[in-house]
Amino acid sequence: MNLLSVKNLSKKYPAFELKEVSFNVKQGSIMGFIGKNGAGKSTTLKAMLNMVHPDSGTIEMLGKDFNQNEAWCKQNIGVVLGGIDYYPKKKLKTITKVTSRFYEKWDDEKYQQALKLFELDERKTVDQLSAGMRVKYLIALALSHHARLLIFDEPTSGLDPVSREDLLMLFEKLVQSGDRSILFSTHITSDLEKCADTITYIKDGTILASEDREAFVRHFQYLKDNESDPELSLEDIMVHMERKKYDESIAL
Ligand SMILES: Nc1ncnc2c1ncn2[C@@H]1O[C@H](COP(=O)(O)OP(=O)(O)OP(=O)(O)O)[C@@H](O)[C@H]1O
Repeated sequence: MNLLSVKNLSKKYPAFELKEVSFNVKQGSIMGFIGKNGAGKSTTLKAMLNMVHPDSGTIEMLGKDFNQNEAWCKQNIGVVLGGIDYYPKKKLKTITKVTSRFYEKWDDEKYQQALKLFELDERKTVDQLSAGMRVKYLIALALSHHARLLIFDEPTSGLDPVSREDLLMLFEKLVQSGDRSILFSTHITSDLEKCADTITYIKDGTILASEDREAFVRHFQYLKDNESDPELSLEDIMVHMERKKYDESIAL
């Protein structure tokens, strides 16, 4: 069963187009969403969630049509897109109080566990948190209402290596029961080597591939310069794929 199904999602900006994006996130799995700067990762996530209005496409979350069941879906998913920079002087405690009112299944015990895990002090104000602490706080909120689908935009990018490793281990633990799924975008391909079951790769608004990690890696071995070269890693695959463009532009 898929906890998320994105079909033909399109969005046109004056200088960028998201083109018929389709992929599925299976129940109990972690999907890594990769692509270079400006490839369309955040636009995909925002358009899926109606945070920017898509031109077309259908989204199913937890078996329901997102557009027809938006309020229900939002109760049952956890999302971290962007920061909390607009409340710099607010204490975490205050933001949590407001957030918790929105969720029918808010679980204060889970929230306290997450705060402890991330070593966060909710008496602090947002501007007293480091960039990594802000991300951790948003993730703590997203984990506190029994969400079955978690959607994170670059959750590991501001974290130190130890916190990153901890978060990835937590991701694995979260999906272990088989009920939940995680979709997260990242530039740090080594994160995906550690925990992603499937990988979706977007380039210039088009999905190039969306498959199990091993199949994904096999799929792109044709990019090797020589047959005898060692297997390309995820990072090598992205660099080879994107470098082609620079080579072409240099040739112009
Ligand atoms: N509100 C907007 N209006 C016009 N163009 C936009 C808007 N938001 C994003 N874009 C454009 O859409 C393209 C894709 O941006 P997007 O933020 O989705 O990329 P991304 O893959 O998330 O990049 P990054 O890895 O740098 O975060 C970019 O060319 C960007 O300029």
